[in-house]
Order: sequence, then structure tokens, then C-alpha cells
Amino acid sequence: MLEVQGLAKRYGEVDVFRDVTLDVAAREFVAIVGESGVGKSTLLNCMAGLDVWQAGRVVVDGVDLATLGDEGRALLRREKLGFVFQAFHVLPHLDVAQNVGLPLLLLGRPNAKRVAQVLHAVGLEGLGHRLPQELSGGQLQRVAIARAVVHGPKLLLADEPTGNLDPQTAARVMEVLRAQAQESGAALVLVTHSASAAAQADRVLHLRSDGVGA
Ligand SMILES: Nc1ncnc2c1ncn2[C@@H]1O[C@H](COP(=O)(O)OP(=O)(O)OP(=O)(O)O)[C@@H](O)[C@H]1O
Repeated sequence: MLEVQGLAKRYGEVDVFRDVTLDVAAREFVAIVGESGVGKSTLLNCMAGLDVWQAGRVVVDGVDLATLGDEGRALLRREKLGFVFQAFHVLPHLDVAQNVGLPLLLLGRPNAKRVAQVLHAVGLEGLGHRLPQELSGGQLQRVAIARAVVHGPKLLLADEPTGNLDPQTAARVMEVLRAQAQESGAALVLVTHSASAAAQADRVLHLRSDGVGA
């Protein structure tokens, strides 16, 4: 589902990482760990085509991102990707159901029934009309997960999604994230500092400045 080959990222003369090679199969759950600043978020952004790199390839579902322009990447993201951020990134002026329904709207396939189904699946049934400011951190992260999976993405990328949450809420959010990845049949790539979250993955990869290792 996802292939990264020999990826190198530099800012000016400074290497963030080089020679990063990894494969993630459909339905697989891979955790990426590594010390702060080693480039985990940057790597995830490259996987999503949201950042640029200096060498190597990123192939999502058979499509080499280098063959796409900005618009092509945006379309691929819209169709095939779900992204969950640590800071939720929900839109404050839209209610919960509107936030979750946004990817479907952008695809020209609005579907209130599907939104209700996903809200139920993440345990937020009945909260569709709340504004984000009326939710707890754990609830907001579940909104972000619901929004990331509502369109049935093939690849789900999560950047430290439990970082702002207490351990109990974090465990619940991880449960929902894994269940939703499975439900969508999506490959899940999780960047995390949490040992307990990483321990749930099929594989844990350590990112270092000179590549990834087990
Ligand atoms: N725009 C930029 N210009 C220069 N350096 C940058 C820029 N953005 C990020 N960096 C550097 O790139 C490196 C990788 O950052 P990144 O956020 O990907 O690391 P990370 O492993 O996710 O860190 P953390 O675990 O602390 O979130 C860091 O050293 C950071 O300072």
C-alpha cells in the first residue's frame, strides 16, 4: 500500500534523514518511533505528499507521488488518505457532523448516514451537533479519527494522536483508531512516543538520521 525508497530530507545543508526505506502492506499497522527531532513528522508529511524531499521515492497504492503535481497529490490525498494529527485540527466553526462529513463533501459524495455510522463507531453518537469547543480532548481526537476514516481511505497516517491525552483516554483513542483502520481495511502508520501505543503495532520501526531499522 505504501512504499518509501531511499528517502532523503534536508533543510539547506542539514540532513534530517537519508536512506529511509520501508514498506507498509494493506491492513498492516506500523508504528514509527525515534528520538525527538529525528524527522518522524516530516516523514509522515512526505508520505502524505505534504512535504518535499531531495532523493528517493514515495509510492502510495502504486502511484509514485513524484509523478503528480500539487493538484494530483491533493486529489490522491482526498481519495486514499486519512490523516490524524496530535492537535486534532478540527474546524472550530463547523459542528462535529460537519467536520466528519467534510471529506465526503470534498469528494462530491455527501452522506449523512455514513457520518452517523462513523460517529456511532467512535462512540460519539448524539454529539453531531456539538461544536468542537464543547468537547473534551479525547472526544475531539475521536472526531479527528472519524473524519480521517469516513471516506474509507486505504492509508491512515496518525501523527502522535495520543500525545495530548491522559493514559486512559489515550488507550480509548488507540482502540478506536485501530478498530477504524481495520474497519476501513486501511494500512495504518502511527508516529508515536508512547511505548504502549507502539506495542500494539504489527511492526515497530525506529527512525534514525541514516535510515530506519527494527
Ligand atoms: N522549516 C524547517 N526548517 C528547518 N528545519 C526544520 C523545519 N521544519 C522542521 N525542521 C527540523 O527538522 C527536524 C525534524 O522535525 P520533525 O518535527 O519531523 O521531528 P520529529 O521526529 O517528529 O520530532 P518530535 O518527536 O519532537 O515531534 C527537526 O530537527 C526540526 O528542527
